[in-house]
Amino acid sequence: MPHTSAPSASTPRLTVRSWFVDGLTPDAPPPFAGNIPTSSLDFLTQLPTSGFACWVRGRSGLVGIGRRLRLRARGEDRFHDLARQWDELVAAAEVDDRVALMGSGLVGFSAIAFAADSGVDSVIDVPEYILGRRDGRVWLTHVGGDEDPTQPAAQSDELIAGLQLTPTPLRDQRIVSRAPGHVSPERFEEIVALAASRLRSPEAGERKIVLARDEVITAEDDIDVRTVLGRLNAEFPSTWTFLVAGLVGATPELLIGVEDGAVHSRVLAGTYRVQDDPEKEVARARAHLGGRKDSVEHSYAIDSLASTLGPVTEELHVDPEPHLLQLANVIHLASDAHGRLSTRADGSRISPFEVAHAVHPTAAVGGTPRARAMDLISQFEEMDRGRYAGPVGWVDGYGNGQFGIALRCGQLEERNRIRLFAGAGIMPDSEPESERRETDAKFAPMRSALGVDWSPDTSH
Ligand SMILES: C=C(O[C@@H]1C=C(C(=O)O)C=C[C@H]1O)C(=O)O
Repeated sequence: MPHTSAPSASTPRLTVRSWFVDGLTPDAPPPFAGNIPTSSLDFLTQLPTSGFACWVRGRSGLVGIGRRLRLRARGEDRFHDLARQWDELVAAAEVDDRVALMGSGLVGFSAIAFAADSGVDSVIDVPEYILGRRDGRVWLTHVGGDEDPTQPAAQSDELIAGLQLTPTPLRDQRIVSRAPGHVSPERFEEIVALAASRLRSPEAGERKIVLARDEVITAEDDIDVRTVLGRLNAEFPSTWTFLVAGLVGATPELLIGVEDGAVHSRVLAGTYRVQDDPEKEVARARAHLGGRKDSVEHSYAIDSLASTLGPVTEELHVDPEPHLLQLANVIHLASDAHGRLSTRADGSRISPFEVAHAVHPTAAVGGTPRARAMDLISQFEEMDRGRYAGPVGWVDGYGNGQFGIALRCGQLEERNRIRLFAGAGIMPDSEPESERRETDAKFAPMRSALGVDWSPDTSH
């Protein structure tokens, strides 16, 4: 559906300025005085302990500081509603972008609920400041509100000074409890058994469904998300580390990236649990993932991606064979897809929200066929997934954006409490205990980044 970009009377007129900060003079305010923090840890210590957003992979990405505004949507139309509100905001903004890279100018961080009937808002957060880093260049964006007409004239140094970054050491929280959430491990095994037997029944119309469970980690005092992000970034360098509206994690799966008209996606399905050392277990993982269950499961994910990306892309190319994606805790079957964003007959561009909407939920987090799997999830899973397994990422004002699938993550519910989520693809021959162990392996990154003292059960 094409979006009109005419701003409504209530749309704020943001004043946006982006400029490179990697060549600043020594008299610029810290931390930009000629030496940008060079390590991610160095930079994390500059951030406030809360009130920021992040989308970082390795040394590149975007960090938002403060919040200028939040756009919200719910229900079936949440993707369209967010896209419309975003387009209006972009159309009304006054932008002075001296950087002109993907992710410069106006940027919003977004996290979208998995299910249309979720009681949780889908959001776009627009920060006051955005720090970007890409291809070795570093830039800063300031987003001023329409209440402050003096902003356009402000000097870069004044804007930077307004950031008021005061380094505080990263803290470690003391974890006091790890408790089952709405779906306990025992209940998870029961619903996996029920789902698998349903998939085996001759009249079943579904071939695969993804079921998840949750657990609640409570700390003695505030959780320092900077520490969590720093550990995830260091331990899982190939993942996208994110923090949007309290949803924090490190996903290995890119739902869609739209960059300069190019669309790409990384789909995962099929999981081997690492017992000790992923390097030494590659051959075993290859043998395990070459089995029928995982290769069929993977082919469902590819088919669903190709058929849903098809209508919004041209020249779509999907890897002919999956490759192994090796992480510290699991090894996945992975396939990459590339294409070009289609152009509409009326010349308007397709927004990253629409591309995300087209492919969400993939068979990797929903199932096959999609609509029936979603019905079964709401029937079997006794919880609201919230933003877990939904799209999480960023968009800019030029039609670029990246959305990962929010996996290996948790939602902060209180300053000292976080709900973690993990799921697994259920096939007719799934074994409940093995699927439960797979979810434990998928909880592991967040548990260890939070400092939960817990040794995983590594037996297969
Ligand atoms: C559902 C999750 O992971 C998904 C399910 C996978 C599987 O079943 O093999 C693999 C990767 C993800 O697409 C999760 O991490 O919570």
